[in-house]
Parts: sequence; C-alpha cells; structure tokens
Amino acid sequence: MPETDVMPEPSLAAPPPAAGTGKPLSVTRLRKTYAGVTAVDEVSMEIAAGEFVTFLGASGSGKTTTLMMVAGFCEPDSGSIVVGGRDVTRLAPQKRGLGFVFQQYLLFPHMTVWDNVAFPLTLRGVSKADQRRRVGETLEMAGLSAMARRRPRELSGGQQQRVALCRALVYRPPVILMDEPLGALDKKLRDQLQTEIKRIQQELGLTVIYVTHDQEEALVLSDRIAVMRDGRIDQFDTPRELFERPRTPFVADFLGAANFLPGRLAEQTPQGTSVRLDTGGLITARPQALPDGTRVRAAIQPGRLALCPPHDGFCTGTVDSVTYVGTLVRVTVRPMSGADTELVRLELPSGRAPAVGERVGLTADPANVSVFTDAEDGE
Ligand SMILES: Nc1ncnc2c1ncn2[C@@H]1O[C@H](COP(=O)(O)OP(=O)(O)OP(=O)(O)O)[C@@H](O)[C@H]1O
Repeated sequence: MPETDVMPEPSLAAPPPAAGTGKPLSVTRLRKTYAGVTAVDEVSMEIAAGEFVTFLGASGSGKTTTLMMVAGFCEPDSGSIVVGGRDVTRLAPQKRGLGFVFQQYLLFPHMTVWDNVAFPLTLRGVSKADQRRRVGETLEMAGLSAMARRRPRELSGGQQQRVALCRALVYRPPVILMDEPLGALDKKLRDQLQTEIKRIQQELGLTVIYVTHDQEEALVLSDRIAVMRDGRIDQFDTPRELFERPRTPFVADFLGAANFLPGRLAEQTPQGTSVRLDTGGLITARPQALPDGTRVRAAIQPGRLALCPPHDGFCTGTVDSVTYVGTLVRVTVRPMSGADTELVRLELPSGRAPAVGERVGLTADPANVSVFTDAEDGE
C-alpha cells in the first residue's frame, strides 16, 4: 500500500478501449528488486477487455508490488506496461487512466458520500448536470442512494468500501486495480461484497485486476487467476484449468491442497499414464511424455477422490478420521502397505461418509490425476 492520502486521479486523456475488445492491459517482463531482494521477476501478462483477473499468492509473493507498478506508485527496474495501446511505464499514476480501490478506503472524512463519489468528476470539470446523473446512477448501483448525505464516519466498513468502489467507478476507467479491498471486513460482509463487486463488474463490463491471498475469494471472482510465487507467475489460467491441470506442484497444493503420492512411472495405456505407487497400487493419470521408470508424484485433490470396495482402487486402507464440515465430510485414510506413508485426504458429500476403522479402497478419474517429476520444485 502506498503511504498517501491523496486520491490518485486518472486523466481524461486516456481513452477507454471499446468494451469487450482489445487488450486494455499488457505487462511485459516486469521486474523489481529491493536491496538485492527480487520482489517481482519477469512478470508478463495480457488482460482482455472485460476480464476479471486476480493475483493470488502467499504473503511476499510479489502481488502488491506488481499491482503498484501497474498503478504507477512503484517504478519497475525493467519491463513495460501498456494500457489501452499506450505505453504508460514511465507515466505518473494520475496519467495512466486507471481506477484504484485499496484495503484502506482513503475517503475524504469531511465530505459527504455524494461529494466523495463526485470528486473525480469535479476535478475533471464535468458539468453539474452530468455529475448528478453519474453519481446518482453509481450510488444506486451500489445500494448507497439512501446514504448520500452521510459522512464516512457514519458508515460501516462495508459501506465505506462501497463508496470507495463507487468513486473508482464513477469516471469509468478502462481498468480498475483493487488491492485486498475486502481484507478489513469480516467473512459475512466479504462474501456479500464479493457478490456485489462481481455483479457490478459484469454489468458494466469492467476490466479488473484484483489482489488477494484468499483462494476462495479468487475462485469466486476471477475469470483468470495468476498464481504468484517468489515474484513469478507459476500459472495464469482459469480457475477450472488451475484445478484440473495444475502446471506445478505448488499450484496443485496452493489451490487444491492436493495429495502427493510418490511412485514410479509404469507404462502408457490407452486410458493414460500408469504410476506404480510406493504403497503398491497402480494409479492412472493424464497422459505424460516421460520415460517409464521416472520417479514421480501423482497429485490428486481431496475432492476428486472417491471410495470403492477394498482392493478395487489404486489404494486400500483404513479410515483414520471423519470430520463433518457443513455438507461435506473430510476423511483421512491410512494406506495399508508402506511403513511410513502419509495419510490420504478426501472430501466427500456428507451422505457418503465411511466409519472410522472401516477398510476402504480409493479411486480417481485419470483426468483428475496430475503427475510431477521429483525434479519439479514447489513444495
Ligand atoms: N518498499 C520495499 N522495500 C523493501 N522490500 C520490499 C518493499 N516492498 C516489498 N518488498 C519485498 O518484496 C517482496 C514482495 O512484496 P509484496 O508486498 O509485493 O508481496 P505480496 O505478495 O503483495 O505480499 P502481501 O500479501 O503480504 O501484501 C517481499 O519480499 C517484500 O518484503
């Protein structure tokens, strides 16, 4: 977060690209180091008009630094940023034509909600009549019409954040940047505002770049997610692709809390690639171009495993624990063979819960099983 109480203002000189077309934002080989620490390392991405893109990663992975370089609050060591076909890499934030919403709302405390939202239009000399129409429409869309005369201190945190969102929306910037905008709110309010942000984004066809470390939030909101680690993007894909085809063990683990089952590549079959697990069983994964005998880990998310009769699946074991979590049940299974094997974690509909101590088999659709070599890092 930049230490500033001056609201960044985009310039009217930046023409928004036609809705639903073109690439409003492209970032090429962006890099930033701080005293020998590489915060962002050659990040490149292209974002299409109307896309909701999220930077997701653990603390310190470079999400905010990347966003701040796009915003113009942090100067890159190298690389370029193009917004609506214009290279803005060396431009001041207010000249980039972007909107911002941060975790701290940065509202003007002495101004009413209406005046806070009207402020960017006043700055640009928009006529009073146009201001009335645009502010009125924007407040109504966010369900704030009844609060237009209040001051920020007379609003809840969620309402203040809605006002900050309105202020960023009112001049219709081509791209809106949001850095953990819901981070200060409780879970229930966060869920509610996520739905609202998504609705507004879709209604207006906005292009949004959003930073969060919350996987669920990223999955709910995003068309595509850039999973960041150590200043780099591990994978930039749709939520579904990230789940079903994680490219690295880190992505499989970070998004899906995958089970990693060690073994050795056995053979290619028409169904996929067979892996002989260290526990003795044979599991089939998506086809792999790797030599037989390669040491690998088969990765499967807990929600993609199913129970089957003992000895029918790739693993037979004993149910170690059963925990009800709403409509789901979390189950751990201790594989029968292999002295020091890890527990396998499953998530099942609660109606299908086994009993602790029950002998069960485990099975998985090959399409849901990824394979990573031991050389692939990311643990
Ligand atoms: N102003 C700075 N001076 C020195 N190091 C910095 C500075 N800003 C960020 N860093 C370092 O750069 C790396 C990336 O930080 P960044 O804030 O971008 O991560 P992040 O993924 O947004 O984390 P968080 O979720 O905690 O905000 C970290 O190692 C951080 O310590």
